[in-house]
This record gives sequence, structure tokens and C-alpha cells, in this order.
Amino acid sequence: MEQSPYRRVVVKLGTSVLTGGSQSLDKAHMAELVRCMAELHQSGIDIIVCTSGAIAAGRECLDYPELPSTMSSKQLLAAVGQSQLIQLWDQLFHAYGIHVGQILLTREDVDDRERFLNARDTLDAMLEHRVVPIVNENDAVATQEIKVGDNDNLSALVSVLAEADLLMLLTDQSGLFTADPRSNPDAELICEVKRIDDSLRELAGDSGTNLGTGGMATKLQAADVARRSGIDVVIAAGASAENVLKLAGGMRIGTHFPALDEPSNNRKRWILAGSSAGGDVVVDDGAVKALQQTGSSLLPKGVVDVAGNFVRGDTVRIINQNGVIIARGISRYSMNDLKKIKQKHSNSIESVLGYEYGDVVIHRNDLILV
Ligand SMILES: Nc1ncnc2c1ncn2[C@@H]1O[C@H](COP(=O)(O)OP(=O)(O)O)[C@@H](O)[C@H]1O
Ligand SMILES: N[C@@H](CCC(=O)OP(=O)(O)O)C(=O)O
Repeated sequence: MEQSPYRRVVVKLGTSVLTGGSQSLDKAHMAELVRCMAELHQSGIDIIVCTSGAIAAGRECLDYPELPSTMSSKQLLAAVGQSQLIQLWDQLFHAYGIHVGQILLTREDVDDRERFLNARDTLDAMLEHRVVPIVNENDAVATQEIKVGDNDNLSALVSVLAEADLLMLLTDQSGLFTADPRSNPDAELICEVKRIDDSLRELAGDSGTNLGTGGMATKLQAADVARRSGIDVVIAAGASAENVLKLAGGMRIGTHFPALDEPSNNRKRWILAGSSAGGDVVVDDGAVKALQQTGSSLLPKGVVDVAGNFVRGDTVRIINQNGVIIARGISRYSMNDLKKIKQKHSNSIESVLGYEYGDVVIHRNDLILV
């Protein structure tokens, strides 16, 4: 494999790829995909798999039952199929000595700041321990109101959550075409998209099968979300497992959506644009110096007081002891927690609270000086 320009990659595998268009999971092809993802993992790149296929696996496992097309039928199939799916991924990665862990999300897990941070911490911990996260929507419990609804958008949210730098949307077409190639054999592949506008959205149709969800329309929505967060996105064919290696090596296959901005800038803008500060964290002069001069994270040791009312994940103002605002940032600890751990060394957080969310109160990536 070429030297990869990427360090953290989300690989989204649609039902179309995992079944090869059939009614059951194509285990041989999944093994090939794992061979390539394992190679990436072993080269030091963090891999997150966003897998579809639970509903298809559930149908297969229950021997294709006749069910009404209701939400609860889908939930039943997903509940059965998800356990089949995760077992299969586990076995396949195990052959390369790689551990996997399952994360099942709904929209609520990313909309709510505290849950967003929790999910991010879990992903970070898994990646830090070189465990491959296998993510899907929590279809078995998600109702329409709390669903992301499709795994294209889910994979974009996961990419943002994990601060990935590449999102591969692997599907049964070699990219985005000027029209749905199923019904338009003359349609041409679009190699690069710089702007996602209404005229492009008109080209992107729904899924051509009854297995996939959303077709190219949801892939465009996902590309839009991810690239705005500084993540390169590519839609490409998943039928060739080698494409995983080629794309991670920066090869130009499929349809590319280059990232629009530096992730850090974008993230910091989000902090600045975020809801009005939930509270104030007063810090000592040493902490002010560390934040302003060395770009450090804020540790509990430097916190002298807290005010207002905030929970973990809220944006807070960081002020010095003269009341001057010096920064804004997202607090990893609630106000109540912070009251207990202020002026304490980070390694005593767990003994004081009985749990910990890491050494820092506000990570430097979640902080902007004002
Ligand atoms: N402009 C387009 N270019 C490519 N494919 C398109 C386009 N419009 C609609 N499609 C359809 O999108 C399908 C892929 O989406 P989907 O079935 O949801 O797959 P997946 O399971 O991989 O998410 C293709 O099989 C194709 O029929
Ligand atoms: N979460 C569902 C897949 C939903 C979905 O978006 O499917 P797909 O369009 O094939 O990526 C499942 O596991 O069956």
C-alpha cells in the first residue's frame, strides 16, 4: 500500500456491498474486506467500520419470514441480525488478531452534548487500545423520531464524532453518476464534487433496491456534513475490497468530495457559535499562562472556582481571577463534579468522584481563546 495521507478512516459498508445484491450476507466478500481493513489497521491507521446489513442478516437468520412492513418487523429483524452481524465481524477480524467492539447509536446519542461526549470518549478509548469499533444504528430500539434513519448520515456523524480524516462510502456503484446507472446506462461517473447544490442533488436518486436505504441522496447529505467538518469523503465501489487500500492510499477512484476546512478551525467555530455559556470556570494565573502561552488543556488543578449551572458537554466561559474572560470551551465535567475536583491533581479525579472522564477539564481541541 502507498503511504497513506490519512490517520483515521471511517469505512461505511452498505447492505448492497455486504450482500452483493443477494438476500444474504456475502461472507467471503466480508472476509476480503476485513483482510484489507486489517492491513490498514496494521499499518497504524485507525479504522472504524460503519456497517449496515443487520436487517438483511436477520431476514436470512429467520429464513425469510413473511412480515408486515412495519417498524416492529424491522426492529425484530435488526435485533436478530445485529448479533449475527457483530459475531461475523468479530470472527473475521479475530483471524488477524484484531479485537472489535460494538457501538449502536441513535440520533439522540449525537444530538445531546453529554451523550455526544460519552460516545466520543468510548470511540477514543477503543481506538487508543487498537480495538476496531463496529458501528450501526440501534435499529432494534430506535423509533422514527430518534433515528438517524440511514447509515450514510450515521457514518458522517461518526466521522465527525471520531474526528476522522477520511470517510469511505462503499456501495454497489463505482461512485456518483450523472443519473442512476440502473435506469440510465449512459450515465457518467462524476470524479470530483466541489459544491453540493440543488442541481447535484437532483442527480442523486433513491436506492435502486429494496435492501438499501436512501441511495445516493443520503450519501450526498453525508458527504456534505463530513466535508464541512474537514473530512475528505469518497463514494466508491465496495465490490473490490482492494479499493479500501487504494482509497486510503489517496488514489483517485470513485467520486471525491474534498474536505472544506481544517477540522480544528471548524470545530472551534462550532464552539464559538455554540449556545451561550452555561457557566463560568475561574482559573488561576498558572492556568491562564498555560492556556494562552503554551496552548495547553485546562486541568482541574488550575480551576479555583465555578459559577452558573452547567452539565458535562456544555460550553463554559473561562475567566481569570479578575473576572476577565480569556477563553470559551466545552467542559468534560459538570459543575457539580468540578466543584469537587477543583484544585486537585488529575490523578485523584477518580478517587474523588468515583469515576473519571479523563485528565482534563477542557481539552485544548475544545477550547478557543478570546
Ligand atoms: N446518480 C446516481 N449515481 C449512482 N447511483 C445512484 C444514483 N442515483 C441513485 N442511485 C442508486 O443508489 C444505489 C446505492 O444506494 P443504496 O442502495 O442505498 O446502497 P447502500 O446499501 O450501499 O447504501 C445504487 O444502486 C443506485 O441504484
Ligand atoms: N441499519 C440498517 C441499515 C440502514 C442503511 O442505511 O442501509 P444502507 O443504505 O444499505 O447503508 C441495517 O443494519 O440493516
